Amino acid sequence: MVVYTSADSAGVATSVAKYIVNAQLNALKTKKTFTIAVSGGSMGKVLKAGLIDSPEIASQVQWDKWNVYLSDERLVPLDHEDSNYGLFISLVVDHLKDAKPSVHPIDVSLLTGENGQVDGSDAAKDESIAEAYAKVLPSDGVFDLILLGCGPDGHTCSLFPGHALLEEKSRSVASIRDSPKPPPRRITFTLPLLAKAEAIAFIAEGAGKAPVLEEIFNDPSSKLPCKIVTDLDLPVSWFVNDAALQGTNVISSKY
Ligand SMILES: O=C1O[C@H](COP(=O)(O)O)[C@@H](O)[C@H](O)[C@H]1O
Repeated sequence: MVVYTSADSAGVATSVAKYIVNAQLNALKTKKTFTIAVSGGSMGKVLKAGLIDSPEIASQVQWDKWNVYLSDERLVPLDHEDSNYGLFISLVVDHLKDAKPSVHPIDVSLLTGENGQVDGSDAAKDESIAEAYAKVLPSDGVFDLILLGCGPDGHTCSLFPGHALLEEKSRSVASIRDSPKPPPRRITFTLPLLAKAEAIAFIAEGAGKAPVLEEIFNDPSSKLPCKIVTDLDLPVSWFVNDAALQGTNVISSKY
């Protein structure tokens, strides 16, 4: 694990954007596309600030070669305010003037009942959305880069502390109908899929994240989802601001 710190949000956005561009350039040395997964929550703003608003970095992003997936998604229509896809489109893609990435949403046709309304009655339906999403992922399941957030409770993707999904051994994408953070119905990448990635980068900012980062970085016995992912056998980086690092004794550097 490597922790990169910056004084403020603008610094985090610049650092993580440089890291992403580097991952993109590496991937495009051997392949025609860059395969990346993004998360919801506060991430969209960071990606816009880093990858679009800075002209020097923006000129290096080859958006038309990007295949973008969602590391987790809420089971709501794509234009709903809770949709992680909708967030990425409105905060990032809608601001691109020229080349656009291919962004892969969940199949929302599987979400609705006969009347076209969101139908939450059937758990099998939610699982079929997860299965369908697993089928549109890269065929080998390997992402060049997965960008993750960290909730104040230590959740990442829609993998929550103590949840049975942390024991998943075979599915790449699974549904969850009891997310402690609303909305309750979601799909999420699982640990076996995350473990195949070429690289994972977390973004976490603000004093509100300091207690959970203190546990993740200082407590080797922590069972928090973010800690489990941090300990996977692959390059894992954390991009944080100084406020989020308060109370941790982790050694950090500048990217
Ligand atoms: O519910 C979610 O929360 C996490 C963390 O969000 P953040 O705003 O605290 O960074 C996010 O990574 C995930 O995609 C989202 O569905």
